Amino acid sequence: MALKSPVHYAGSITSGQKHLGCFGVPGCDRSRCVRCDKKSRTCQLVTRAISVDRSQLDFSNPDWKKQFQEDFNRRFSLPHLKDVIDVEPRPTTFSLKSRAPLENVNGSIQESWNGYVNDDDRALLKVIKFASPTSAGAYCIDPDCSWVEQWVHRAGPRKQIYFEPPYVKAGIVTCGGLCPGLNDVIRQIVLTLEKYGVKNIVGIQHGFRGFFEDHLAEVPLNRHVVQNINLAGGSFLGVSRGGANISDIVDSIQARRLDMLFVLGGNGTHAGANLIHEECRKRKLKVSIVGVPKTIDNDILLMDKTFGFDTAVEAAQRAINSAYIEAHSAFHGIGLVKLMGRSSGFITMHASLSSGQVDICLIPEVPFTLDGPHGVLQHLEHLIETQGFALICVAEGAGQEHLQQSNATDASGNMILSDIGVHLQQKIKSHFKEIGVHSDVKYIDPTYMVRAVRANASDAILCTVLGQNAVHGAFAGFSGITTGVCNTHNVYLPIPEVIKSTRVVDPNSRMWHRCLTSTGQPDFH
Ligand SMILES: Nc1ncnc2c1ncn2[C@@H]1O[C@H](COP(=O)(O)OP(=O)(O)OP(=O)(O)O)[C@@H](O)[C@H]1O
Ligand SMILES: O=P(O)(O)OC[C@H]1O[C@](O)(CO)[C@@H](O)[C@@H]1O
Ligand SMILES: [Mg+2]
Repeated sequence: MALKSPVHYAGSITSGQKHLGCFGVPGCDRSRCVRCDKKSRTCQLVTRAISVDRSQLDFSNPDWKKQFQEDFNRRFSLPHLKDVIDVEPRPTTFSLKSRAPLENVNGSIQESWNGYVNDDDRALLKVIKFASPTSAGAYCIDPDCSWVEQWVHRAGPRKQIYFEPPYVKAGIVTCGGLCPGLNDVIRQIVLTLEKYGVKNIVGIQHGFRGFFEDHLAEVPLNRHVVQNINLAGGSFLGVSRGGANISDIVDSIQARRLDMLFVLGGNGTHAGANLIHEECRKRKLKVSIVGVPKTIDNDILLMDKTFGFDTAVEAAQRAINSAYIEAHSAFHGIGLVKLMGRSSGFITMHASLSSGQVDICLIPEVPFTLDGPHGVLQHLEHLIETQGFALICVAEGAGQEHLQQSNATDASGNMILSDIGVHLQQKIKSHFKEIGVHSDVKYIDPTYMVRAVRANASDAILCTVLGQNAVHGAFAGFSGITTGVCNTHNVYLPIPEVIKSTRVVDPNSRMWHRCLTSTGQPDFH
């Protein structure tokens, strides 16, 4: 049974909380909706990690849970090379014990010493039992919010591998925008591959373009080459957007005789990686395609967080603090900081929470009005009147409905957004001029300064874990998978499950509620 599309029980609103500008929109009332589609003005529920078409589940059937779980297990099973080609496993060459050769060690001691992960090990994807669909952040499969165990595959080294390391050629490519930690991941992939005994490791330059642009030569990688690359931000291999011709890329993979490809990137990159995996399957190639989610926006489904996000939140503090100092010191100062986040407001929400200085936090998931008695400008007047200054933190994708859209896209097809920061700055200036109140607006856009820094300590550890697990996944024979942290545990997930939609801030989540509590901002509609 194939189940699709979002659950419709998710995301009721707690009483007293106004409904994000969707009141009166069909299907969207005070108690049933968490998100309003800005273009169509129809109420949409934030897509949760798990999606099922409830029309295909009959909850009166006592077996519905079993059906759900069977479907879940099918969707989350990991594609393996042996699904399409004849491949035999061999004992792994990955060993933490370096002084004694593998053959000399008793099997079970060797296994526990090396900490192998059993193929049947699983981690729980969801750990909260919601008593009601109206609980903050609730996602439910059925109207009673029944508890259904959802297990996903644990990441880590296996006892059996599907490649002969001395004959393996492995490639690494970094796509999309920059993100703190890319070099840490590249480095760990190389170190771990070498640990297995791989000698032939290459970097593909500037994303998918490196596969077919002749002047972009392969970069030979080894422990020596990557030793210090984590000390700098950016990508040692370069990045790019666009240029993902799947057939050409797979031709190039064949011509280069790659056995493994590690693809570091966000949603778009993972969509590309999955198509590459499918094309390799179609051609019956023994090539493992493994993704490592790279998104500073933290917008990949199912994962606790992606690498670079923590660092970005930390780096944003400097801008927020500077804006605060400027606003606080000026007469009627208004500080305005724009942070990244095309469609997800995680950086802006976390940076606002972290700084504690932000009065107004605006994210793409929560529409707002500027004018009128409940608008942002009215609240700014109130802040100037009562505390003498104000600080706004806005995500780049917020409030796009207030701006003229160009419909232009970047090379990857991502919509080029209009600048909400500049728009807000102008609106605030003209509003205060109109009402004859002095204001001093200081606008800071630290976008690329935030993104170009090296990973902080916590992200460096996350990168290390992800890089190592990506290599273990490839050697285990999986392909079309990605790796991440779910409920603090490291797991492998089939790529299609993490790119079903963009992960966004749930306005009914405790985190957004905490942010509102911290800023003290009212509903802007
Ligand atoms: N749906 C898709 N199918 C195949 N390839 C894609 C798809 N979307 C994007 N790509 C390719 O993936 C690469 C990266 O895409 P994109 O620029 O959207 O970055 P991303 O991986 O989403 O990361 P970021 O978080 O920086 O936006 C590009 O080379 C692009 O052409
Ligand atoms: O200017 P670039 O390189 O296209 O990247 C900008 C985009 O990258 C992201 O940080 C995602 O990587 C978005 O938040 C942002 O819109
Ligand atoms: Mg993208």
